[in-house]
Amino acid sequence: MPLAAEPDDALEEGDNQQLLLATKGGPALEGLVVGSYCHDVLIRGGRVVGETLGGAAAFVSNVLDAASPREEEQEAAPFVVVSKVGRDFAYASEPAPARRPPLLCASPTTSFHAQFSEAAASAHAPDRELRRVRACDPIYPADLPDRRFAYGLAVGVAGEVLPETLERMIRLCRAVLVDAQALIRAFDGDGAVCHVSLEDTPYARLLPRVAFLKASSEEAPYVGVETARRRCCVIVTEGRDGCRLCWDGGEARVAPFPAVQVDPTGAGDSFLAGFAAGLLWGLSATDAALLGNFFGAAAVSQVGVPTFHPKMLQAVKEILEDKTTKRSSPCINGTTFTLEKSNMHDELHTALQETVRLMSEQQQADPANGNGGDICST
Ligand SMILES: Nc1ncnc2c1ncn2[C@@H]1O[C@H](COP(=O)(O)OP(=O)(O)O)[C@@H](O)[C@H]1O
Ligand SMILES: O=P([O-])([O-])O[C@@H]1[C@@H](O)[C@H](O)[C@@H](O)[C@H](O)[C@@H]1O
Repeated sequence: MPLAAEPDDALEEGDNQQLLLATKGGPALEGLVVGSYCHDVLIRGGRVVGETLGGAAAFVSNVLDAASPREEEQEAAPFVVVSKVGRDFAYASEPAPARRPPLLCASPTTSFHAQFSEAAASAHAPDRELRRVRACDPIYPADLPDRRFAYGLAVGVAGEVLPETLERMIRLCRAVLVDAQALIRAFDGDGAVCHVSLEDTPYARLLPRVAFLKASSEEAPYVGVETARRRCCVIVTEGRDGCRLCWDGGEARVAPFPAVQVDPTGAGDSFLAGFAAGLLWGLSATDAALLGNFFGAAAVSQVGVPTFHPKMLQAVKEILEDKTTKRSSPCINGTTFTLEKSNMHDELHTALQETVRLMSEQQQADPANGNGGDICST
């Protein structure tokens, strides 16, 4: 079982007490999200079919604000985003960056072109070719706040989370969740995204101090799941087939939720944030992956950063209040993690599935809110 990160002895002991108080029914657990907002250009058949706010920080903030537990008096979910953009950033007024403004740099905002294949995407084949067209400055350890956090999400998309930055996150946060795309992406001369073996990167030595590593099925071969699972819990997401968790001594497959795919961008980011929110609600890792699948499915149903219907969020909150004992989970508070599914896993899946059904009925009844058809395939 992976252990929580060792405390950062550079911080005052009092900080530790503050964190522990926060996990005993005090204010909700504070998180640290590290990764940059970016510009996304969606291209199909040589034509631009969408230009949107992107970057895992955008998709992750969107889901954490929607789904993580918070006290009644708290306006927004308690987490900090450390992100960097250039003066050309075009989405400062969108909810995520407006609520958690990025650091401004002299370099341009990171920009990706996503070329969608004409063939229908399959769960395991890459549904798009990504090209990093511009890259903003990296995020340095000194850019992180000098205080403790209950959890951290390392969610770079363009190499901006440096190994030394991830190491600082590990020292500041009790549990760190990492998206493999922050660790194994490389960019060829034209900026096309390719992957390197995790073992060949300076991040590999940090894996034993990471709690959860999420990889898509396309990224999984570069992570080396059979090796990585001995160091931390690895979650492999498999598009419309849901996901599977692999840890030292066990594994679990977690069922997906139905979705009419419109734009696959941000599915993995939304999954990871939904998973983290599930841990904060006190779910075991396998149960929390249901919430990840739920928000991953919701993400692909819309172009760009999705908006969630308030009735859907209220229904999800009621389900979680009913099925969990909030923030009692050792997954965030303790030094070890509960990984296996609980005896209410299937009940939770059924309840969330019912929410999906109600929302799709709502969308059919209100075509204005409907999907514009899958812009990313024929
Ligand atoms: N077409 C889809 N239908 C239902 N759920 C989906 C679909 N695509 C993605 N998801 C959900 O989102 C999660 C992450 O998607 P995936 O495409 O595997 O990640 P990534 O975006 O990192 O490649 C999946 O595990 C699944 O739960
Ligand atoms: O789709 P996904 O893999 O979850 O995450 C995506 C990144 O892979 C991509 O580089 C970025 O431009 C998108 O905005 C989104 O963050």
